[in-house]
Amino acid sequence: MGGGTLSAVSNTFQVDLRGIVDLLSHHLYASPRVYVRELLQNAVDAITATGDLAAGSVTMTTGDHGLRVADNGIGLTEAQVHELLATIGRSSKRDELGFARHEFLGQFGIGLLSCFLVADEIRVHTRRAGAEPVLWTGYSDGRYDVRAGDDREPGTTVTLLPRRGSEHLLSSTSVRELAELYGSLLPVRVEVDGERVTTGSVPWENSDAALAAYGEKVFGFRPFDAVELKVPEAGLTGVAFILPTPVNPATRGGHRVYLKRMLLSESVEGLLPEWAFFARCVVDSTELRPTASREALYDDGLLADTRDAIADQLRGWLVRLAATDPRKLAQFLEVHHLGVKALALHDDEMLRLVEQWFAMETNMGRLTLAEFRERYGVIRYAATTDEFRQLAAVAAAQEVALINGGYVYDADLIRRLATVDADVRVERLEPSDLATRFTAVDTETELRLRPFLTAAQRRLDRLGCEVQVRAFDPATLPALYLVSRSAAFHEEFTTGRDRADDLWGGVLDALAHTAPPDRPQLVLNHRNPLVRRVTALADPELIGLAVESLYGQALMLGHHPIKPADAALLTTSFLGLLERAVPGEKDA
Ligand SMILES: Nc1ncnc2c1ncn2[C@@H]1O[C@H](COP(=O)(O)OP(=O)(O)OP(=O)(O)O)[C@@H](O)[C@H]1O
Repeated sequence: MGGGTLSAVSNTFQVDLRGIVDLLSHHLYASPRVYVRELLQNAVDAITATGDLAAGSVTMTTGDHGLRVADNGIGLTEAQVHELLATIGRSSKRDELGFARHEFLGQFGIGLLSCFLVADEIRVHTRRAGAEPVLWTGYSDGRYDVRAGDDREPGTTVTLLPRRGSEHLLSSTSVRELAELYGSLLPVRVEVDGERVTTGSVPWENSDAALAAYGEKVFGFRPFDAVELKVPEAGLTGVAFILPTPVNPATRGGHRVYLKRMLLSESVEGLLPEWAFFARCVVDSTELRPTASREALYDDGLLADTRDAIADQLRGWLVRLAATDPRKLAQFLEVHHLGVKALALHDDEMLRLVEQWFAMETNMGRLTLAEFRERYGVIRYAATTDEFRQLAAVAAAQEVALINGGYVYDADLIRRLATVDADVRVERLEPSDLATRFTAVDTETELRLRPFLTAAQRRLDRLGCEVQVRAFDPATLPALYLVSRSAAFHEEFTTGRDRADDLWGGVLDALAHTAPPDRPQLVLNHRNPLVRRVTALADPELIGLAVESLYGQALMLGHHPIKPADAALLTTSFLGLLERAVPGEKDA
């Protein structure tokens, strides 16, 4: 038989209310202000239980007596008071299996405790139709008593006696502000000190103008547009306000979420996909679930599906705009191109949108990719802004249209366009590619230029730069500084060597040896009249000064960085030329 003296007894956990209140105030709820939400929630649930929301009303009154919250809801019998109010975690809003009953806001059976965050004493004066009125009084140290209450209409009045230091949270101003914040959309009438705080409708049922004004009030910006949202599985309706100014995609702007018309939070995250950073939403849902603290959404499959559905609706809005109001779409893209482009990297529809409507920088003016393709066939682009700057003018002079792919995502988008559409031809242009388009000067001229080239090269050797003479357009451009990225230019050398006769070939060989393929090139334009005159100079000193100035000018034209040695050289060559240009005292 049984061994020890202790017989098996079934016990229940004991709860220390002070410990629970501490837990709630410091760990569950972010702020004691939530007590207003919990009181409103209980009142609305009690009215819901009567089955007549339209006749429901909640009256909040502040004053020396504390805060009084009266509802004409279903009320409680004495037995229910003992069972529900006096048992932490017991709720009338769960079914026999413990699941939250759908029509109610509450479910956990702890909400009333949040009132102890601001009150030392809570009185609940209640009457169920056909039963006797009851007065329950609970104290923050865990005691409560129940006695017969004064007669009253069916319903419940909860009175909070403020805790010392919390009086401000129960003042008329605070209560009105909090009731409006949490409860303005509630489907029952709520008054604070005689003033109604409920609007009776949700903002997205109002006119466009009123909706825009609402957006401005809650988010502080005049929306660019308002997109209606509807996700039936989540019982969700609402509106996405489109920001009128660019935002950093990394800043998380929260959304205002209501659950069954009660504010959950003004800064809910995870409702939209990351790319939709240009939208701020206000939504109400009957099916999404709150976390126990009622400050965030429970991250479940339904939330994930809802996020996808909202993403589809925002994408649909953009596509619709393209069809009905392209000018507005262009405006939108001007402001939010970063987000849309980020999306277009993995979304074909967005990619088409960018192709059709987003104007990129080209050396022929701003053009969309679609326009560019129609005019020039091949989508030719420079992969960085630096390369674009070096190439733009020269390419244009040779009627080569070029896109600056250097802005965030642009080059990637251009390349992606070619992978999704077999008709699109894409080509990256590098400075060295351009050099291969230049025409070599004829052999006779090459020979004639030899002394000049030797003098010029000697002068630029210390800058690690190689001098070339080629013929190219525009003729107005005397020199071009090219940073070769590949061996393309080197190859040109080799083909040039094959074509050249022995004498010139020897020069090319010598240059090729001293010049690894990635040495920068100063290409002088033989079509430029000034360059022709420079190459015909006999005075080596003057040749040096002229080549150095051409080098400096080409650096600046191509937006290349000016190193200290370059700056020094610019100064000396400029002064040297000036010296020669201005007649000396002797001459004068
Ligand atoms: N104003 C009221 N009218 C009628 N019954 C009420 C009222 N306030 C509270 N109750 C009863 O007291 C119970 C406990 O309320 P409490 O606020 O602690 O939890 P809850 O609303 O059930 O759930 P939650 O913790 O999610 O808010 C409720 O389930 C409800 O039956």
